[in-house]
Amino acid sequence: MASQSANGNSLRPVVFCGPSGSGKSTLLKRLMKEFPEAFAFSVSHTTRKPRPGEENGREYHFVTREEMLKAVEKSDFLEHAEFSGNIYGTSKKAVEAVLQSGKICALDVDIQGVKSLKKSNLNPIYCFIKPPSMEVLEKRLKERGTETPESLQKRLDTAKIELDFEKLEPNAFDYIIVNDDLEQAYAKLREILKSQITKINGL
Ligand SMILES: Nc1ncnc2c1ncn2[C@@H]1O[C@H](COP(=O)(O)OP(=O)(O)OP(=O)(O)O)[C@@H](O)[C@H]1O
Repeated sequence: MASQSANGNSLRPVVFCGPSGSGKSTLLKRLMKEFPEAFAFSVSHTTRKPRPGEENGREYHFVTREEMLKAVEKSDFLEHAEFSGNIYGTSKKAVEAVLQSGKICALDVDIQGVKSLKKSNLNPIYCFIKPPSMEVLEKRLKERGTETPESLQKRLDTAKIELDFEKLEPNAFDYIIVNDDLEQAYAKLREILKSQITKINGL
C-alpha cells in the first residue's frame, strides 16, 4: 500500500496512539493547522447512525452492521473496533485515498488498532503520546469537561492498561512523545515528521 509523492519518495502514514486525554487531538490539530497541505485523516466507517449535519463519506462512511461485518470478513479493514455498541474501522481504501491525494495519512488508533496495523503492509510511523503522569491525565480529562464520573473512570482504567503496554513493549512505537509542556511536545512531533513533510511538493 506504499504510495508515491510527486518526487517519488513514499509517504508513510502516521499513527497516533495514547490514552484518552494524552493530547492526540490537540497535537494533530496543530499539525494540520500548520501544514494543511501535508496531512489528512482517512474517512472511517461506522455502523452508528449519522448525526444531524453529518454527511456520508465526509465525517464517516455510514454502513449497516451487516455490510461492515462482510467487509471485515473480506479483510477490507486495516483495523476495526467496537465502541458502545457500534463498530468503527479504517478501511485500506480510505487510507489509500489519502495517500493517492499526495498527503500524509494521520491515524488515531488504540492499542488494538496498533496491533492490527502491525499485521498489515501499511508501514506507518508509530507515535505514542504519553501524559506526564496519571495525575496530570486525570486533571486534563476533568478540565476538558467531556466526561461523566463513570466515563472518566473508564478512560483512566484503560489509560493504565495502555501505559503498561507502552512500558512493556516500547519497541512497538517508533517515537514516544511525553506531552508535558505542549510547545515542547509539538516541537518534538514536528521534528519527527519533518522529513515526511518536506517530501510533499511546495513545503
Ligand atoms: N501539554 C498540555 N498541557 C495542558 N493541557 C493539555 C496539553 N495537551 C492537551 N491538553 C488538554 O488536555 C485535554 C485532552 O487533550 P486531547 O483532547 O487532545 O486528548 P486526546 O488524546 O485527543 O483524547 P481522546 O482520545 O479522548 O480524544 C484537552 O482539554 C487539551 O486542551
